[in-house]
Amino acid sequence: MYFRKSDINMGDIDPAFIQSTEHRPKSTVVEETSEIPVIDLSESREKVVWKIGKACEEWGFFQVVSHGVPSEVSRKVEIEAKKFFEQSLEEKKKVKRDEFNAMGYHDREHTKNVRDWKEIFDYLVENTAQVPSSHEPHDTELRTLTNQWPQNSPQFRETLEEYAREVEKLAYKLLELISLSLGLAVDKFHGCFKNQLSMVRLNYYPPCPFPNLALGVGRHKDSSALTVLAQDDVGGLQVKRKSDGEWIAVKPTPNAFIINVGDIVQVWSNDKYKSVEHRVVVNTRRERFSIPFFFFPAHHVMVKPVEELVNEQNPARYREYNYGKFFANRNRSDFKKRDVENIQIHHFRIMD
Ligand SMILES: O=C(O)CCC(=O)C(=O)O
Ligand SMILES: [Fe+2]
Repeated sequence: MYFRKSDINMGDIDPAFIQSTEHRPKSTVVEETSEIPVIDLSESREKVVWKIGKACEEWGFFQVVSHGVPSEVSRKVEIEAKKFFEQSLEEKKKVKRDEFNAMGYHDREHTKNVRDWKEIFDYLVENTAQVPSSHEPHDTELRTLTNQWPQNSPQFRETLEEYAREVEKLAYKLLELISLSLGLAVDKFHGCFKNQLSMVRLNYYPPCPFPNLALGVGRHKDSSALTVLAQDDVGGLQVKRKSDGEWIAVKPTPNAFIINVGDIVQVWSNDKYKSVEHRVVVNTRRERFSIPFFFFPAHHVMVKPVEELVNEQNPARYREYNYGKFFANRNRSDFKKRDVENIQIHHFRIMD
């Protein structure tokens, strides 16, 4: 489905990949210097909480080191990811995602109705999870999502499951630190993640002959509470700087994870911490791998600003929404190009 370098001419690009002019990457990128904070989680809790709070307010993004995920576990999952995507399309399609089961392999992801230049493999942290059967608000039926594992490699499954367990621990740790930074109880949000929909995604971005027209992932915000992302040394992730809206390249930092505030923390914190837009640019020479862990609550969780953070001066800025329905709605538009804008948290914003 991708083009070989030798048989490309400008007419070859599938129009589904082409970003509208305003969303195409610029040829000059603002390289990140040392702006996006790198936080060492082995520092005192007080310091870490303060730094995380500041980073969430100013950037919505930060990197963490001394995070407790063994580097061996990260290294192994990178090897397995590479081996998986190197296989033939026929082999990969044996674990292909479809409209009923959103887990598995997929090569036609769309963000905001433009096709992304990438292939993915998604799996749930808890192997199965209950989600609403449809996005329709009054339909109460549930269905079960189940991981699809390739038959030809037990090692792939073992390695990916081990990775999910380790990163999940880090995600809980970060959730606690974020709660503390908001002045809330350390375990304020734990209950929301029992029967969680959290998933890990292996992203593979092949070299792209048209990096000025297409994107690896179009601009978007994550619908998670937070995201824990591992990226390799190629680079390509860009974050929209809050201060001026400029796209800033996130510099790959060895052994670090990139953390970003997702939509749910934005709503819980009543806009104190914003979920920030980001995107991925591709290049003509090097393939790139990245692995986000999306920390998603259970389907029945109703997301709304937490009571401790709203008062008369600072009234709730969002109506509550059901996470499962939001998830079902998003999956619908990820799966194929649709003519309507996909669901966003601003649809639940209370107008003032
Ligand atoms: O590949 C990356 O660096 C980021 C991917 C991403 O933003 C996503 O999958 O939501
Ligand atoms: Fe993202």
